[in-house]
Amino acid sequence: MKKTDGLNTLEKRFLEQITLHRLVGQGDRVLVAVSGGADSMALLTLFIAVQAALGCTLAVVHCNFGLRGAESDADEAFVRECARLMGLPCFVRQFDTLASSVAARRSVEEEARVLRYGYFQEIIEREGYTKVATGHHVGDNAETMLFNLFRGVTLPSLRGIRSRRGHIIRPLLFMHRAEIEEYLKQQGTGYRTDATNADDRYDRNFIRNRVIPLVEERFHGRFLPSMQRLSEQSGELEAFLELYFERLLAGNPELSAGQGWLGVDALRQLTAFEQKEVFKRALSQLGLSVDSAVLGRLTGLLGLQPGRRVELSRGIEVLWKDRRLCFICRLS
Ligand SMILES: Nc1ncnc2c1ncn2[C@@H]1O[C@H](COP(=O)(O)OP(=O)(O)OP(=O)(O)O)[C@@H](O)[C@H]1O
Repeated sequence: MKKTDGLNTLEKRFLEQITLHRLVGQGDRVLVAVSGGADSMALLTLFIAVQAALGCTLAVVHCNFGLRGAESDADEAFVRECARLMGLPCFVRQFDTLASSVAARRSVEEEARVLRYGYFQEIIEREGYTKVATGHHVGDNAETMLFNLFRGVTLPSLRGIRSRRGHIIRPLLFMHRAEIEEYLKQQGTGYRTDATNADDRYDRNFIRNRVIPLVEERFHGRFLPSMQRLSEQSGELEAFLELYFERLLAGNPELSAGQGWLGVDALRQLTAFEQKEVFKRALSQLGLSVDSAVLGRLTGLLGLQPGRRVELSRGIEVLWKDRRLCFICRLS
C-alpha cells in the first residue's frame, strides 16, 4: 500500500507543499509548536496524518507564558493530554513573561516571541531535533504584511513570513484559515480558544478581525492570494538581490567597508538603489544600525564636495576625504 493512500485532499496538499518547498526530509526530527489553538492543532493533526509518508519523527513543544492565569494552565494541560493521546514526546516550559518583558524592556508580545523561539532552539540543540514547525497560515502572512505597512514599510518587510528560516518551517503558509477550520471539523480535532484574540485594542487583532474581513468582503478571493503573491515575489527578489550584491561587492573591494572606508568613484557609478544597499551592508558590517534617514544622509553626501561630513549617530560620522568616504568613531 502506498503511504499516501487514505490521505484526504488537504492532507495530500499539505504533503505536496512540504515536498515542493523541501521543508521536511526523510529522517527529520520535527518539533511541532503547539499553542493549543486551532492553527497549531490542525498542524499537528496534519503532521500525524503524513508522518509515515514523510518518514519523519514528531514531538510537541509548548510554552506556557502565564499571561492568562488559569486559562494558560488549561492550555498547557490540553496540549500535554493531546500529546499523550497521540503518543508523542511533549516539551513544556513555563515563563514569567511579564517580569522578563519588563527586565528586557520589550512589549509582552515581543518578549513571548523571543522566549518562544529561544526555547525551541534550546530543545533542538539539547534533544537533537532538526526542525520546528509553526502554524502560520496565509491570513497570518497578510496580517504581518499589513502590520508592517501600517507601522512604516520597508521593502524587505513586504516579504512577510517565510516558509523556512533556519530550523523553522511553516508548512501551513499555503493554506487558508477556512480550510483549516473545515479540516478540524471534519477530523473532530478539538482546540482551545484564546479570548484575548478578540480584543481589538491590539493592532494585530484589529487587522485580523476588522481590516482583513472588510477588505476580503469587498475584494473576495483576490486580496489574500494577491498578498501571498506579493510576499512570495518579495522573497524571491530578496534572494536575487542578496546574490547580486554579494557578487558586486566581491568584484569591487572599494564597495566593502571592511577597511573602514568606501570608494567615492565606485559608489558614484551605482544607481541610488544600489548605493543604499551598499551603505546598508557597510553599516551592518561595521555594527551600526541602519535606518532610512541615515541612508538618505549618506547618499546625499555623495552629491556634496570632498571635506564634507555627516553624523550617523552619536560619535560616529562619515567624512569625505580624498576619494573615500571614511567611517570615523569619535567616541574614546
Ligand atoms: N504558547 C505557544 N507554545 C508553542 N507554540 C506556540 C505558542 N504560541 C504560538 N505558537 C506557535 O506559533 C504559531 C503562531 O502563533 P501566533 O500567531 O500566536 O504567533 P505570532 O506572535 O503572530 O507569530 P510568531 O510565532 O512569529 O511570534 C502558532 O501556530 C504555533 O505554532
